[in-house]
Amino acid sequence: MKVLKFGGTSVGSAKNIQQVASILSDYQQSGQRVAVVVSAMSGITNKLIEVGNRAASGDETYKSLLKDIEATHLTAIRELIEVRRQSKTIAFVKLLLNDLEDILRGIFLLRELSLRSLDILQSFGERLSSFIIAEYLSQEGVPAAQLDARAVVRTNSVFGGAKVDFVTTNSAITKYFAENDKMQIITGFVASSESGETTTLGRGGSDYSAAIFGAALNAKEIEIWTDVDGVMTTDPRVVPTAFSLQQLSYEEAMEMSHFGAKVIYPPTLQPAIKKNIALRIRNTFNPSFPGTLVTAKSGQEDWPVKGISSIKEISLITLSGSGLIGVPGVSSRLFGALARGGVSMILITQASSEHSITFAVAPSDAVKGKKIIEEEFFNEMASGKVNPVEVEGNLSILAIIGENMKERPGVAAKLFSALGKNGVSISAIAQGSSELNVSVVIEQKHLYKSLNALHEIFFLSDMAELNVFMLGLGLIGNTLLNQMKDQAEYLLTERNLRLNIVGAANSKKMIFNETGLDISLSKEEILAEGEASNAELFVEKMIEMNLPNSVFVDCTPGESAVKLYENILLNSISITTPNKIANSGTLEYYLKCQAAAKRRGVKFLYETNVGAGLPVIGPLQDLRRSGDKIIKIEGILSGTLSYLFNTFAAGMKFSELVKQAKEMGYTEPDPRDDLGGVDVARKILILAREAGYHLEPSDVVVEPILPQACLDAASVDDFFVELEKANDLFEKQRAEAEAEGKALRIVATLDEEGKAVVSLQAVGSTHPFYGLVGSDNMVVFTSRRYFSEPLVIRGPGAGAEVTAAGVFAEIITIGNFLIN
Ligand SMILES: NC(=O)c1ccc[n+]([C@@H]2O[C@H](COP(=O)([O-])OP(=O)(O)OC[C@H]3O[C@@H](n4cnc5c(N)ncnc54)[C@H](O)[C@@H]3O)[C@@H](O)[C@H]2O)c1
Ligand SMILES: N[C@@H](CCO)C(=O)O
Ligand code: NA
Repeated sequence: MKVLKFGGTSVGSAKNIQQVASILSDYQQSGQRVAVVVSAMSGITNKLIEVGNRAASGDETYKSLLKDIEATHLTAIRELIEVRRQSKTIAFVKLLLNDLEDILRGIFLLRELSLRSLDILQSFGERLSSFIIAEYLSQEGVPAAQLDARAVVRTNSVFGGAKVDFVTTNSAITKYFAENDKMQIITGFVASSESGETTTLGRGGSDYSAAIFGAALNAKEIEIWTDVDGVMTTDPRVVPTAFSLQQLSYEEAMEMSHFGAKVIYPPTLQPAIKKNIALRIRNTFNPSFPGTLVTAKSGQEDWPVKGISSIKEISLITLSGSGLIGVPGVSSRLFGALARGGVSMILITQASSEHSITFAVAPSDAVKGKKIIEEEFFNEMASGKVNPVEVEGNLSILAIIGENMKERPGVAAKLFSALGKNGVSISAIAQGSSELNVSVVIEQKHLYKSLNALHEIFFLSDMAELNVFMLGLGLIGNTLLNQMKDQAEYLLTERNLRLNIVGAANSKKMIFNETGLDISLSKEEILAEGEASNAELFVEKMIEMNLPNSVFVDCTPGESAVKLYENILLNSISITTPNKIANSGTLEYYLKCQAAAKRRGVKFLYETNVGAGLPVIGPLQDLRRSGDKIIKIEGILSGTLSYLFNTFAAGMKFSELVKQAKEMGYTEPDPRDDLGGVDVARKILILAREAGYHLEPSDVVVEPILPQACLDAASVDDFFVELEKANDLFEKQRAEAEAEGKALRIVATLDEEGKAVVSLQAVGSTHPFYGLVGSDNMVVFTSRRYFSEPLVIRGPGAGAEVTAAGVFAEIITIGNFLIN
């Protein structure tokens, strides 16, 4: 024997009842005996309470509400029952409804609605639904009969939540089922007292009925049929990747339901749990889903965490002071007073110093709770032994639940590290020694992000998702986008990493999509539906979205986004950028960004600031971290200048070469940044800072390379006009160097005194800089360890592909950091 229970939604309309009937018909055909407990049609119980309240307050509109209740049932009958059988069914229902009307008239005349009358009123919901379902089943060839549970379930006379007399009830049920072999469609929730009065079983009543029948009948299993696919790992409305659990234990189910997973309410299932009867949560609207099995065992041993639950709104109350230390009875007084005042505590923590006790309550209890404590500890507060009560609001509780975390190290560490990396600070922690649940209190605004991050860490270990915000879709940004497009499939299948571009913008338009933009489109198509953009708006929106595992990628030139880095980092969003401005602006801002990243434990990466994709900054940081001391840095740090002077030969026009370099993607958006030495100055400044020298931009000496007129030109086009006039000058310098067997190079140096200089030098044929080709950069580190033979890094130091690839690599680095 199995007991099946169908909730209100499952029997909420003719169509749904047909669905239920088809499930029951399958059972009948399989020859398996089932007893079926049903709820009232959805919404009916509330309407019955409302109609009673209206009648009791003398509100005549109770009559129209009654008509409404009647119509719901009659409509269902007309849709379900064949015309020739309708009159019998309707006649029965009309009789019931007439009774209901009489009772309501009584309530209306007496202006009184007792708990006893309320129980009678409510019983009509299940009495009507069970009758209609039984009739429909019989018509469809499934021999079925209504069982009004008042005939067998005996309770005391506490109306509104009566206590079951199990001895009488169990024998009545077994007797009844021994004598009736049709499929019984049982009214959930209702029962009767010894004197035959109608009673109800309180909250979760139909589940309770199912448990009572299941226990009495020694059922093999109780199936709770609802409208979702069983118990899920977490709330699917908050975490779209939530999925259904195969199995969990009674205790786990209890913990989950306590924290708001509303599928079952285990306290009502106690009679069945006591007898170790398996529960299975199934979906009426998806019968092929095999259900979530709930038994004494947790199952799925390799899952330390089975679910993540939360309570969205709570307040924390803290009682503290020296008067609490080592004084027995303080907590008893505290909890006693709160209990007397009807304030329920959701979570409690006390550190072993005993200096403070913190507990969580529903926000609606916060003010009351504070007042109760102030009264209870009035004397201690007056004498200063106890501090004023602290109340904090806008908080949430989040809990990981699972029996298998018992004695398994590292589970809590995972919880805390995931929250930490996402910039979520924890206000309070509680874990019972049963190790079934670790609860943390966090700011409410981080709940969404936290649930998603934790779900990923605990349930999608083979799949991680990185949320990428891309500002700037010019040469570098667009190249990066294309690289990500090409690589997306590989990352997903081979590295289990999904790159979600959740925001993208250029200087005109920006667009956001929490589930990820379609990057198979061109950037124009991606931005087509976008709104007006600027860096501030973009960052504001990004922070507001507060997504887990977020990365900000700044591929803009200039300062507008750079100003926002500190705030971005302080909001726990990691950054990778080829933009050099933040690190080569004021020392104060450079240090601020470094500090913000450190403080929040997020990444601020900018390897492409020097040498584009070449590893320069990383190795330099490694040298310093491992205790080496940098003595000297020499470098060809401009891809553009390298290209120009490597290619410049007799008969060429210098200005034409600059145009080529621009076309090849080597130059800055304004090539004067390269030719004027500004770009190289920025790079040597960044290297100097990474080497430990606190330099300001003005400390870098740049020997002039370009004539003043070029620098003064109003636009990039005007600049090229001026540059043409300087062609002869460059040719003269080149020819002079060539005559001496030398080549021109713009060299940046940092010496041991921390002096940084950028200058045009003619280097001889034995010098390492002499033989460079193309856009090659070369950086030479002389350090204590690399002393007689310096460390040399050489390779293409500019260009869209190599730069974008460097940024891409950093995105993956950040992903690995966040997700593991
Ligand atoms: N070219 C290289 O080899 C190289 C190497 C290393 C670093 N970089 C750096 O890469 C960055 C990007 O260079 P690029 O050549 O792609 O520039 P670009 O001019 O081609 O593109 C810049 C993009 O940023 C957008 N933008 C500018 N200001 C914006 C704002 N305030 N808000 C939103 N979007 C804005 C523009 O619309 C455009 O989409 C620069 O900081 C540059 O120094 C380039
Ligand atoms: N414009 C830069 C790009 C690389 O930072 C260069 O030419 O080196
Ligand atoms: Na680099």
